[in-house]
Amino acid sequence: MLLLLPPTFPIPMQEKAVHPGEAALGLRRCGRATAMAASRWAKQGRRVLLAGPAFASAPRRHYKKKWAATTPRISSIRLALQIFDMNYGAQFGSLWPSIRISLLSEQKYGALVNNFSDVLQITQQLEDLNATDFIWESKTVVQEPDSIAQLGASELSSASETQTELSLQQEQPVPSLSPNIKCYTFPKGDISIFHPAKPDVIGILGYYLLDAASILPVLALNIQPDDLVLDLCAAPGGKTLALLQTGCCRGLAANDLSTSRTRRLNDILHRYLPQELQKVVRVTSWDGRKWGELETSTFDRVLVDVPCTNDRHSLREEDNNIFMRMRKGERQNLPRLQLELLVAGILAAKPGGEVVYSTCSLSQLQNEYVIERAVELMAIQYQIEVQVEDLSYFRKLFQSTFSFYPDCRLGELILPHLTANFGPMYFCKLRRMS
Ligand SMILES: C[S@@+](CC[C@H](N)C(=O)[O-])C[C@H]1O[C@@H](n2cnc3c(N)ncnc32)[C@H](O)[C@@H]1O
Repeated sequence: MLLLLPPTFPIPMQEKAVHPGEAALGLRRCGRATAMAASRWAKQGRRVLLAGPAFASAPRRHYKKKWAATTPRISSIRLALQIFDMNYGAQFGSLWPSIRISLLSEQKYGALVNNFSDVLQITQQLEDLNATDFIWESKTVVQEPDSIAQLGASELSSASETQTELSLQQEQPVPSLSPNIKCYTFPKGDISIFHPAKPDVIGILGYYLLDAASILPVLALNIQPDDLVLDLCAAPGGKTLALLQTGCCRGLAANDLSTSRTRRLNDILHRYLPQELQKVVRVTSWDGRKWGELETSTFDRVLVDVPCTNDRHSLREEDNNIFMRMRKGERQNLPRLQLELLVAGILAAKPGGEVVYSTCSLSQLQNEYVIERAVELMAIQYQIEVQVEDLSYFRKLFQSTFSFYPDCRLGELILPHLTANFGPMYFCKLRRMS
């Protein structure tokens, strides 16, 4: 039995106020939570009355000050922050304090327009809020004429007006981006928020709120008309939805190991897509690591958006946090799982096919290291050559919306910044050569 007493309460014989270590030890048999509570209260100088058989035989004195059970447990969020301070402090140097405070501040969202709803009404509604389509805006920076040919019909007229101006500004040809995707954001420094979308007359939602940086891996995938696409870790489905907005997928396999998350994915597809388009998507719940054996050399494009430390989430939510003690093994195993998923994704791509790997972590071990190991492994184990494609033009195209880390060697990394609090988002593009 455990009682919390006021400081002046008289304590009867055989029942006593205890040292924190004693409280924890005596009460361990009563259950861990009770022992922890007793220990915590005793440490705070509150008096704890312990009674009953569980405490009867507890030793009374001479405890080591640092008894393992009495070491204060730190929350998963705090542990995550400690680990980030140690690792990212070394990795990013003087940039870390700014990234840190941004990660701890309110995240910014983007509104991915649902092309299967009333687009004109939705875009007008978003523009009335003073939000702009950052993808459309990038086309006024530098654009290859070819990619203008891929725009949706509604955009063609305005695109041709700007084409002359664009060719004048053009310095180097810029590879094309996945077409037709529209994502609205508020300008840098504007911290307004979007309200959740409401269903239109036929019950379809007009936009999907997500971290706007997560559109970049989809743009990098550069979906072309009639492509067969695999989204290996798809749930809850923000990127799947973006892939479908291109209107180019001949078929889309959307997979996620977690059945509960796959249900969320199905729910999103129902809320955003007309029925006939839902048939284009094949939803499965398989272990993505096996995909290379299941459907090898099949897809034109593969998105491998792997599970990761999800840095922003890990500093916000205790619930299901990857830094929970009981998930330590899982956390340490992440780079291996990520590597296996990426290798499976490359094997599932056709020779000549393109694969984009992405995480929402700043960790080098989960980002560039995984890419390096995958390229090596593909060569040694499968005699398949894989080339890393240059995505540095993304910095130029999207510099007015996102803050890019300038020192990535293989992919691109979006850094959270107080004026543009998106990301983190790492993405790297690979081409299977043989
Ligand atoms: C970063 S999330 C994907 C987010 C999703 N692409 C989106 O944009 O909404 C990573 C996902 O990988 C899934 N996952 C974990 N291990 C997997 C595996 N072995 N095979 C397939 N999916 C896996 C998780 O359930 C999780 O939903």
